[in-house]
Amino acid sequence: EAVDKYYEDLASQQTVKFAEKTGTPIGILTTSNGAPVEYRDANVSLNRRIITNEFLLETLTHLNRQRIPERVVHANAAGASGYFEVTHDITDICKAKFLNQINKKTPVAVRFSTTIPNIGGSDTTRDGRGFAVKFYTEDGNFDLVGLSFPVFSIKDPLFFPTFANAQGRNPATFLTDDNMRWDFFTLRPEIFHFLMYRFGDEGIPDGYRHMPGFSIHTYQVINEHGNYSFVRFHLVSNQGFKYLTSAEATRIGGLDPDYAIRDLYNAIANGDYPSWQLYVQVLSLEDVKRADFDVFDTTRILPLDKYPLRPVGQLVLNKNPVNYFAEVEQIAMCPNHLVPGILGAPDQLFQSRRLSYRDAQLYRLGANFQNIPINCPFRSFTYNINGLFNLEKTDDSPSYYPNTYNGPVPYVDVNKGELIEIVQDSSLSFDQAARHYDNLTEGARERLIGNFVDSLGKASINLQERALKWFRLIHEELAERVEHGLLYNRNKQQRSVDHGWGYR
Ligand code: HEM
Repeated sequence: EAVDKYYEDLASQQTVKFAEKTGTPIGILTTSNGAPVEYRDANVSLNRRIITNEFLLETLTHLNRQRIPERVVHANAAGASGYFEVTHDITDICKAKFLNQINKKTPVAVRFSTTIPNIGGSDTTRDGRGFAVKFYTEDGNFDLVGLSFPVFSIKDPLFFPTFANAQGRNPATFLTDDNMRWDFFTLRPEIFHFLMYRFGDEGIPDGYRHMPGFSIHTYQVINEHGNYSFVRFHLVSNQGFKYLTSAEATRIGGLDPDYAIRDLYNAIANGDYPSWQLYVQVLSLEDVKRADFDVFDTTRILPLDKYPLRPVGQLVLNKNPVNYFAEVEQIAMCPNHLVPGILGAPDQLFQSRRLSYRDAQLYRLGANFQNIPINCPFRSFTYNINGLFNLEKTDDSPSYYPNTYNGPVPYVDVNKGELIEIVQDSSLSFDQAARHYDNLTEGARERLIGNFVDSLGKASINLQERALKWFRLIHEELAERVEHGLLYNRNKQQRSVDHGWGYR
């Protein structure tokens, strides 16, 4: 089945299409220094002096330098580019130039990712998905670095690094470890709202085209009169939401771990361009002050009945990467990439992300990562000079500021705005987790419980008991059914063990 499909799909025919497109070889083989290379037969380097074979030396040493550090989270990904088109006027709340006119189009690059697997890992794993969009606007790049779930796991940034470690590999066994996970989950119970999505149907979307995207953070925006509003961004798939059950995901991922990368590539190659409608939930400063909960809490949703969705525009992906490494691996999505009109979010988690991503990208891609073509804004005039692979500042303009010799000058934004100061306390979103469960169909409840039992059943009994304590506080029925599933599995194991002994 899988083999038949590969012969048909455009992703697996990429090299054949390239040959058809070019007709003849694209040039004479050279070293990277431009010297023509002789490569007549397989024996060309035997009985010759290796040290004079520039081609061999170069390819051997270059091979060893192909890898750069993979992202510490969200390493496994697909990407594409396209455009964003404004469909509705929101200039009353936000003065960002790329949003200031209906039908205005802005180029975008998008990177979709799983969170936990390493690069090349399975696309059908149960996990939150990254949905990161880079808008190349006339005022610089705006990166909306969101997730496929409307809530995040934690509110306090202090726990992010160890949250990543707890979900990652056990340092001794190099295996992902359900004891580590459930230990962390049950010690930070605000995560249970997030778990309702992770273990629910949202936990394995059917490819990236069928999933939504959420900013999660409540961003602060400003209009041209200097008035603040607060928005949560939602990207709703025009392909609809589709998920895979755990059993389907195991089968599909076994046949093709790159299922979601292939699906996105083929859809775009076939001209079936995926698109999303961008919406915002809008709050005024008064709404923020009046709300009876922290509207900046990343573990909570903002109720849609209270803060309805307001349409903004369409995101369309119509171009596959020409080179994956150049356009997807090297892209630097950063919550710190903001444009006038969008101030970022005032919560502590967001503030921490502003540091973390920049640091990650300096480490992964080097001091001049903004010079890599996929990261370049339309224009930039900085006083940053030199550094490894500096491609930006190669002219003779002044290297210091202030100066009287026509170096770039700052502009004045009269309504720049300042992020508001907020006070945050610890979070507990059990009420929303309970409401989430109440709203599920019976089928969705059964799948959710089955997935909880599968994962929790692999953790030790004391962690199962600790988790059940939290489940009981969230929802009696949910707790009962998870407990029943765990006991049933334990009894089953017991029975098979008894059977084994009896037999012996
Ligand atoms: C304190 C909290 C967080 C920290 C410290 C953090 C840190 C990181 C780091 C270091 C990366 C790798 C960046 C790179 O190497 O380019 C990353 C990637 C990512 N994070 Fe976070 N993260 C946090 C919370 C979140 C939240 C709340 C979201 C969603 C709203 C999110 C979504 C993503 C996505 C989508 C990527 C992949 C970006 C890409 O496609 O290149 N993260 N995160």
